[in-house]
Amino acid sequence: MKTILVVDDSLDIQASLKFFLEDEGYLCHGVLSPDSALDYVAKNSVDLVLLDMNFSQNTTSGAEGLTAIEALKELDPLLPVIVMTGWATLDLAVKALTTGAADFIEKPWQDERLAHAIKLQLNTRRDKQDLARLTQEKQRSIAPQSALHAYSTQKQQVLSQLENLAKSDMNILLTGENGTGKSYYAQFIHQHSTRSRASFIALNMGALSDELFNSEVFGHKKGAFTGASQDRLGAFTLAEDGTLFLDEIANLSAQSQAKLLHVLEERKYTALGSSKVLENKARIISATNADLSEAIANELFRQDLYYRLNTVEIEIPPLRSCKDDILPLANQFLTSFCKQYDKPALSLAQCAKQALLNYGFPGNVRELKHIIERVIFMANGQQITAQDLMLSATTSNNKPNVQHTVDMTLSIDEVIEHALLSRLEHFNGNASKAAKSLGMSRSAWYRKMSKYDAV
Ligand SMILES: Nc1ncnc2c1ncn2[C@@H]1O[C@H](COP(=O)(O)OP(=O)(O)OP(=O)(O)O)[C@@H](O)[C@H]1O
Repeated sequence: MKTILVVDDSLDIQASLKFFLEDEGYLCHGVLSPDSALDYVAKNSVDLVLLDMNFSQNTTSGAEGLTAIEALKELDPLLPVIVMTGWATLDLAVKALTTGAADFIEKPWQDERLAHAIKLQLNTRRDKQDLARLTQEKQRSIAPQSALHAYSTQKQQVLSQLENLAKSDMNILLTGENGTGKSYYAQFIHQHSTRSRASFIALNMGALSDELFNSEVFGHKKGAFTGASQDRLGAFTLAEDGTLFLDEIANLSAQSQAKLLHVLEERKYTALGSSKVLENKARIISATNADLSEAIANELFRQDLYYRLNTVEIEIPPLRSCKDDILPLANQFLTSFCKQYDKPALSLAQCAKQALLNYGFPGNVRELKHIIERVIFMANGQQITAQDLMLSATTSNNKPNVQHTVDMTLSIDEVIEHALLSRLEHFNGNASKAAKSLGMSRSAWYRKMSKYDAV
C-alpha cells in the first residue's frame, strides 16, 4: 500500500485529507512542519508528499514551502511533492514547479482533481524507479543463461526436488563442487517460483571486500563515502520481492557474515549514508563449494547464519557421478559452439566418447564445456578423436586425477586454466585451500576462475 505524507500546520486539514486518502486506499501520515516532514522521510518509506506552503503565522509568501521542496528533493530525488496552498498565485506556482514540485493544487481542493494528481505522480515515480532499477540491474545481473540440461536420473531428481521447493518461500542452500552449475540451478528455482516475474539478482560473495559488501548488498547514498558520486541501489533493493542469489557464501568475512545475519533475522536494512529503514522481501538462495560444517567447526562460518540460509540444503552432484549426462551435454555444447563459431558440424568418435566417460572432470560441467569449446579448434576432420580432447589420464576409480601433463601446444590461458583445475582437484573442490596453495587471495582466485568461465 502506498504511503502519503501530509505536511500541514492545520490539524483539521490533516484530518480531512487523511479521511479522503484512506478512503482512496492509501496509508496516510500527518506532520505539522517541514522539519518533521524531513525527519519522517529520512527514516520511513514515503511514496508521495502533500505539502502546505506556509507554516509561520501571518506568512503567505510560500518561501517556507519552497525551501521544504528543495530539502525533500535533496533527500529523495524521485519523491513526488504536490504543493497545496490557499494563497495560490501564478508566480508561486511557477516557482514551486521550477523548484521541483510535481504539481500545484489550490485549497480548498477538489477531491477528483487531487485523486487524479496523486495517481499520476505515483505512476510517474514508479516508472522512474523501474528505469533506475533496470539500468542498475542490467549492469549487475548475470548474463541470461542458456538452458539447463539434465539427462541423468540423479540430475532429474534434483530438478524435480527443486521444482517443488521453488513454490515455497524457504531459503535454499545449494552445495556442490566448482562448475556443477549451482548458479544455473539457482535461476531454475527462481523461474519456477511464484517470484519469477520479479528480479533475479546474483552476487558473488567471493569477490567482495567488506567495503564493497556494504555498497553492493545494501546500497549507498551519494556522498556516503569518498568516491560515492551517486546513489547506488543495493542487491536487496534490486531484488525487491524477487530472488537474491548469494554465490560463494563461505567466502564472506566474519564482519559481512554478521551484517547479513542481521538482515535475515530482522528482515530490515539501511543503505550506507541513509537512516531510512528498508524491508527485505527477497527470497535468498545461496551457494557454496566449501564444506560449511568444516568451516563452522573451524570457526570460519557462523552456525546461526548457516541455519538461516539452509532451511533446505540441496547438493548438486559432480559430473563424474552422473555419467548419463556426459555425452548428451558434450553433444549439446558441440552443436552450440559449432553454431557460435560458424564451424561445420562435428561429431565424437567412439574413442572420444569413451575418453570422456572415463575422465574425472574435477571442473565438472564448466570443464566439459571448455574442453568442447577448445576441441572445435583442435580437431582435424569432422570426427573428434580422444587425442583431440587433450584430456589428462584418469584414475580407474573415476576419481579426479591430480596429475596433469603439460601439453606444449597449449596457450598460456589454457596452462593457467589447467593449473587452477588441477589444484582444485587436489584439494577435493575446496576453492579456499586451492587459492591458498597458489598464494592467491580468495577474491583473486574467483576473478581468475570467472575469467576462464568466460573464455
Ligand atoms: N546442467 C547444465 N546445463 C548446461 N550448462 C551447464 C549445466 N551445469 C553447468 N553448466 C555450465 O557450467 C558452467 C558453470 O556453471 P556455474 O557457474 O553455475 O557453476 P557453479 O557450480 O556455480 O560453479 P562455482 O562453484 O565455480 O561458482 C556454466 O557457465 C554453464 O555453462
